[in-house]
Amino acid sequence: MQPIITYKERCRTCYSCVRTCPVKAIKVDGGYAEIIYERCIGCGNCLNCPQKAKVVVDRMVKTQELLASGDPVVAVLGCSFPAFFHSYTPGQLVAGLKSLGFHEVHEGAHGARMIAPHYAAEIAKTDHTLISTHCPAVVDLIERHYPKLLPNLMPVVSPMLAMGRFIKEALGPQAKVVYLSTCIAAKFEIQSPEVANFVDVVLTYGEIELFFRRRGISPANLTEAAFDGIDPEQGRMFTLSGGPLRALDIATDFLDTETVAAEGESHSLEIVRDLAAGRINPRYVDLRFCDGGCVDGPGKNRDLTNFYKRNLIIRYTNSTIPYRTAAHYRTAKPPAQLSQSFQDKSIKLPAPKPEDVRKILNATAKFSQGDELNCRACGYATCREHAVAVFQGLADIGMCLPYNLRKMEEDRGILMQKYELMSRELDKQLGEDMIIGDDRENAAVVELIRHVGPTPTTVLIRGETGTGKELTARAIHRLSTRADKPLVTVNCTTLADSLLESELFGHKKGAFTGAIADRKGLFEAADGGTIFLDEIGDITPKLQAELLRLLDQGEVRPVGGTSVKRVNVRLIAATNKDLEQGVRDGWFREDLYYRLNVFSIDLPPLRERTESIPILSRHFLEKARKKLNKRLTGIEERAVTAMRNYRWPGNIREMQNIIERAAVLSQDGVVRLENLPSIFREIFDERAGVLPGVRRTSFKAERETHVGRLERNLILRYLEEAGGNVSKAARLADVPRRTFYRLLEKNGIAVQRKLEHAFGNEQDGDQ
Ligand SMILES: Nc1ncnc2c1ncn2[C@@H]1O[C@H](COP(=O)(O)OP(=O)(O)OP(=O)(O)O)[C@@H](O)[C@H]1O
Repeated sequence: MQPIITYKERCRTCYSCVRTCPVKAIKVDGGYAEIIYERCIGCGNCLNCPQKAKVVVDRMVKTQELLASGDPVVAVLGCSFPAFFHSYTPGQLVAGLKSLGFHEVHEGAHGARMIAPHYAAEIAKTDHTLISTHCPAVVDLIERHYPKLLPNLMPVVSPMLAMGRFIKEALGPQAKVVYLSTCIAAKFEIQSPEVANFVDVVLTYGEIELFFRRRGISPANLTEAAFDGIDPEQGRMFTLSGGPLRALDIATDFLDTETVAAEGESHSLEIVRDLAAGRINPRYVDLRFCDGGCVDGPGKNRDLTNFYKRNLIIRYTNSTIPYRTAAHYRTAKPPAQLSQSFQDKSIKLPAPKPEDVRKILNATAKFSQGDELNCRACGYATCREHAVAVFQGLADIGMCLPYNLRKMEEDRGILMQKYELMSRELDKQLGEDMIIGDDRENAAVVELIRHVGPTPTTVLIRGETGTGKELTARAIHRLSTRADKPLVTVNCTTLADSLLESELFGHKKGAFTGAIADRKGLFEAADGGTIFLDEIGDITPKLQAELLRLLDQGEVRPVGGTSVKRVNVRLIAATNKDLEQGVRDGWFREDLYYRLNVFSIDLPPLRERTESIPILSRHFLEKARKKLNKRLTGIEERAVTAMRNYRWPGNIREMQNIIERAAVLSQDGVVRLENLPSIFREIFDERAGVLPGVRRTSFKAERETHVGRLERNLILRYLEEAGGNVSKAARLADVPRRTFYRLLEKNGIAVQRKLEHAFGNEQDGDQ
């Protein structure tokens, strides 16, 4: 198993690992970010995952198995250990490790002492740059990403491997070596068989602490024990900045350009790039990939600063450290074989051509330099880097946040439109599209529909909200010669202006950010049939001009396009706005007004056709019966009387909703006065002359009743004058819209529009 794994279910694709991985060894695929081990250098940056989706695989079980095997198991403490285990003495740490079952405890710094002469010899005999190989992340960086520098790697093993060889040569191959360190890259290093033969397990200091806790061992309470290996002396400096040079006996001074010693990701990468480019040419380069060197590796102690850790190590090197070097080491020589060769492990990723990158950028709506925000939300420094990664199979197009946000907004508009169409379709199915009414006005409207239906004439339907404008449009289409062709309905207020234009006329690829392909508009979709533009009074002047062109020439021009397309569409428009006033005030084009107002049908408000209330109420009860699947037998006469005396600001839609609500409340299958909102009861009582009873109460109560009624009638009058539009009514009444809504609520007046069902709901959709 690899030393770092990803818990897929925890990965929330925040791309923090993509952002921090210095060698782009993270691949985003199938909704989670995984490590590409062939590219990984084991630096452990991805372990800073905010969701803890990347974790180090626990090697404690393996260690426990070794300890239980009966073979001698030796713990080797990496040079940085004093900066981690600082709350007890080194001797107590040794005692703790022995309590866990380790046979011997060594300092890994002795490994640095052992390789020092080999470093010196190589530098003396080589005339090209040599790069240190004690940091496994640096070795991996060169083997996997800069193979050109392979001849420059110091052909000497790491201190860890030197220790492994030394211990196994002294104790025999049955001995096991467990190396303790802050280094995650070392866990990767022992995956190569060459190293695995000599170091069996690498544990982080954190894992050892956990081990102590699980076994109930508290080293601070133990009596000190002595180290078993060989005192490394100067080797202890190895972990500090500049320390390796001293530990490896390499003489240098600050102004020396022959020797370069650096630590940290950015310095290491810069130096390696400079070397690969031939910009610098020192004799020896000492690199450690982690900031602060080995004291600050991924398994570091997070509570302490680097300076403090440095002090701890210097204090440690200057202290007396208990040693009782075991007999078998006193005469032991460093292993004869401390050389190592390195391999080219790089994998070539395909290089995209400029047109490949452009294509990918276009797919995320980036058509010009200005569209490339380089926001880094995807984890890549630039949009181009992301596009290259997409080409190489490392990244997903869906990682681009600004593109996703725009797309979501666009999808939301389209979904709203679809939702509206579906809900109309449902209405149609339940109501069978019948125009109900036995009043004179209704008969006149039906007559007009019969006449205009079969012609190609443009029709303008006018009427307050909920009076049946869309129902009328459908009836006209049904009677036309186009009945077998589509009727496309567009609610001009649902979509944002820019979207509406592209919805209606279509757009060309690249016309605006988000236009990733050519798209047909609704006029083209309605070709041969009818388009119904509801709320035509709400469209912008620009759209009015386009519409006028279309009506005059029968051609649509997609947004961003230069050529036009001929379409054969019949237009039906509807509005509850006063277009004549619009022409006078300048917000509606006069020429368009005349093009639309060829044949106008005015739908009367329900309060002017109260004779139809009984038949309409029976019709809506039947609809409710089908929809609710409930036994409903009729409507009580008292309820019908009250409804005939109500003002119906929301017109027929309001009535339909009120009856459906009453049908839900009905307990015996009959819709009764009590099932209607309370206002109907008041209206009924008033008509039935119940007021004398009220008069028998106090003056205050009677006054409230009268004032209340007066207030209610006033509100209804304003609403009526405003054609059911609440904002307009509030303006007429000269009260803030919010106050007007409160008054509506207080007086139980329901103003309802499409998609709103709850009686007394204070929305009316107009803003
Ligand atoms: N004469 C009628 N007979 C039967 N049902 C009707 C009648 N008039 C309207 N309706 C019903 O009332 C509801 C509202 O009608 P419609 O959507 O056509 O009104 P509208 O005037 O287009 O409303 P808006 O101005 O809010 O868009 C629909 O369910 C419709 O079926």
